[in-house]
Amino acid sequence: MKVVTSGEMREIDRRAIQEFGIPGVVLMENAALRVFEAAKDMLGEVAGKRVLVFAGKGNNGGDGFAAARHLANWGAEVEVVLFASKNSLSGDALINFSIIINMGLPVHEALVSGDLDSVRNRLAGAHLIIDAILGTGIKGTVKGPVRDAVSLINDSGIPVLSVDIPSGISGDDGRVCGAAVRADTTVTFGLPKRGHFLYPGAGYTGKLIIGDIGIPKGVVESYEGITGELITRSRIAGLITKRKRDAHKGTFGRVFFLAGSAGYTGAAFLACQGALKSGSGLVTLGVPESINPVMEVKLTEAMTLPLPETDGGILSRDAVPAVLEQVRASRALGVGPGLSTRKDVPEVVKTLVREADIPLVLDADALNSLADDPDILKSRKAPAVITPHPGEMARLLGTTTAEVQEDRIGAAQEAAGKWGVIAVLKGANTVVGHPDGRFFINTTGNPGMATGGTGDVLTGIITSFLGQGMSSLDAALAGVYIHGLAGDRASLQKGERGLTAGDIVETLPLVISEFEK
Ligand SMILES: NC(=O)C1=CN([C@@H]2O[C@H](COP(=O)(O)OP(=O)(O)OC[C@H]3O[C@@H](n4cnc5c(N)ncnc54)[C@H](O)[C@@H]3O)[C@@H](O)[C@H]2O)[C@@H](O)CC1
Ligand SMILES: [K+]
Repeated sequence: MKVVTSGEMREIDRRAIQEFGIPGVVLMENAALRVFEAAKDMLGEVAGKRVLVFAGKGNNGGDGFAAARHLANWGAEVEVVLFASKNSLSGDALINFSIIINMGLPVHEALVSGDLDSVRNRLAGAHLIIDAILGTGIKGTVKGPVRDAVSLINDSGIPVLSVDIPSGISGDDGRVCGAAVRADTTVTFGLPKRGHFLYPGAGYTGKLIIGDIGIPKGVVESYEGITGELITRSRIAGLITKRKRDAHKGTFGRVFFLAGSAGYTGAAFLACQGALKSGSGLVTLGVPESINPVMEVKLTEAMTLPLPETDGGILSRDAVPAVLEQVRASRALGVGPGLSTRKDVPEVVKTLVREADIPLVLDADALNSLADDPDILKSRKAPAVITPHPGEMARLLGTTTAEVQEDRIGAAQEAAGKWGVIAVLKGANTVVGHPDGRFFINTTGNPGMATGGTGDVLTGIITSFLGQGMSSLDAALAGVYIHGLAGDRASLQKGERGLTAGDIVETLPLVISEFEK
């Protein structure tokens, strides 16, 4: 499913209305019905419930007026607070406003902050607030009575249903434009907007419902240039196929990890386990030789390849020939977890980036090893996936973590485009960038996964999928989706606070098997 900016959604609406001939008021009616259905779910019984609709003068407000009509028809006591003068309404919003006036619904105009005093009293005992003040047409910042209303709504303790997007959130980048409504549920129309998934907006959206408003089939398909997509379950289901009965372990691609150093054996372990539990038939771990005995004990199914080291359990440049030989026998390579960036390691990593001509995942210390010369990624002949967290991405792009977080989509697109790689920018709602400018947003996962080792597991999963023959884009998309889903499942059993990377590893097989057809 596509994810759009406010401008792209406006263009979709325009084409639906002007080029396909569906009247705007029909779209508005459908939008209002989706809002009404969500309101009904939140209220349970509608009859006798008190609902306050906070409406602006644009089409977002128009959706609110029409939803008010449906709620009143079902017996709710509905009042409307209008943040504009009645005379300023026009178009479809005016049509729906006139209907509720004809129905005799009470409307309170809030033109100055003082007008909210009476509204404050009306809130007592209300069962639901519908937030239809500002939608995708927001400009500038929220000020005056709207700003006061936002505080009133957020402090009221009454359940809030936002229409299209919480008022005050930018659909383009999830920014809070001065102040924003905190919704329990948001019903959006046609397609979700970027601001629903980008923080802080994602945190204001609550539960997101994507409502069908009858935009004619073909409007979205024929609209080239929408670069955003949501990673959906159905897309991932199409990538994971059932094993043939005559499969043998070689069928599923030997993968090779270069990971671990003294003190960081856990990272190497988790990457290998992530791959084994994601279906890799044969996993080999290359490690500095002094930690090999530890890895042999920790790992049962994976094989180890002890490699020359400099003192202190750090990989030496003398390891390169053995590593390249193992690369030739493997279908995919994962480099970085726990590797350290000391001594010869950056040189070894750079050599591999240039010379390992199999699909490659670069994580953690491998990325830090490239930070002084990331352009070396351009020289690769086989596909590469990079999996930086925001700090690692900032080092690669030569910027700050704050700047990366302010524009996560832009950062993923920039890295992917610049270096010709699949760029997986980790963090809440991971963004995957493709060199052609497309980006993909993941919504599985939970805050419990912000714990040591989960990134190593992700490297293991993506490397495993590459080894099983997926393209680098598919492996990255399936990897982040399944990784998050396993984290969600594990947190159901263990809670979020105590969740560990090992719990995610243990949950992987069952989660993946759900997808096998
Ligand atoms: N045909 C369509 O285009 C459809 C639009 N729909 C709804 O229409 C919305 C978009 O409608 P509009 O483009 O009219 O825009 P909005 O209704 O989101 O807001 C624009 C109005 O708010 C005012 N405004 C903008 N920024 C403000 C600020 N910072 N403080 C106070 N007032 C501000 C503007 O002057 C304008 O009157 C969508 O979010 C959706 O809810 C739906 O009805 C479905 C169909
Ligand atoms: K809204």
